[in-house]
Amino acid sequence: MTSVPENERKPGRARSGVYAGPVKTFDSLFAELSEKAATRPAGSGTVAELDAGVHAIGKKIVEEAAEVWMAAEHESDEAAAEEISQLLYHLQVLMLAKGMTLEDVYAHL
Ligand SMILES: N=c1c2ncn([C@@H]3O[C@H](COP(=O)(O)OP(=O)(O)OP(=O)(O)O)[C@@H](O)[C@H]3O)c2ncn1[C@@H]1O[C@H](COP(=O)(O)O)[C@@H](O)[C@H]1O
Repeated sequence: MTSVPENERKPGRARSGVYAGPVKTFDSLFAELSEKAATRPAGSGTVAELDAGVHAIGKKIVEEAAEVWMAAEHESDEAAAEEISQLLYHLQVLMLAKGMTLEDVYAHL
């Protein structure tokens, strides 16, 4: 589990309910990751994870889900929120790896 030091947090990261700037939403993150998948910029962790494949992404999701559970039960709300954001990220990468859209998932909500 990696906790980002406060002075390295990106604008928009929530801290005690106060937002430092524009935040990404689930939809805007998916649009950003879709663009990364299409253009494959050098150094993109998303591209590397997509190349690792569904099996590897699935293992990452299980790992992150466990970190969400542990943080929710034993750590701060801030730590839990950070782990949840990472789980959402890896779920989106899996959706991209499977060629799924947001609408494919939203149809089941
Ligand atoms: N939100 C995320 C995000 N959340 C989690 N991660 C990845 O998930 C990892 C977190 O896993 P852990 O906490 O388990 O840390 P770790 O075990 O040290 O990580 P690994 O060794 O497993 O890589 C991070 O190292 C990132 O690689 C994310 N990577 C990217 N994003 C977003 O995706 C965008 C595109 O990213 P790139 O494709 O890298 O440009 C970024 O601008 C971010 O907004």
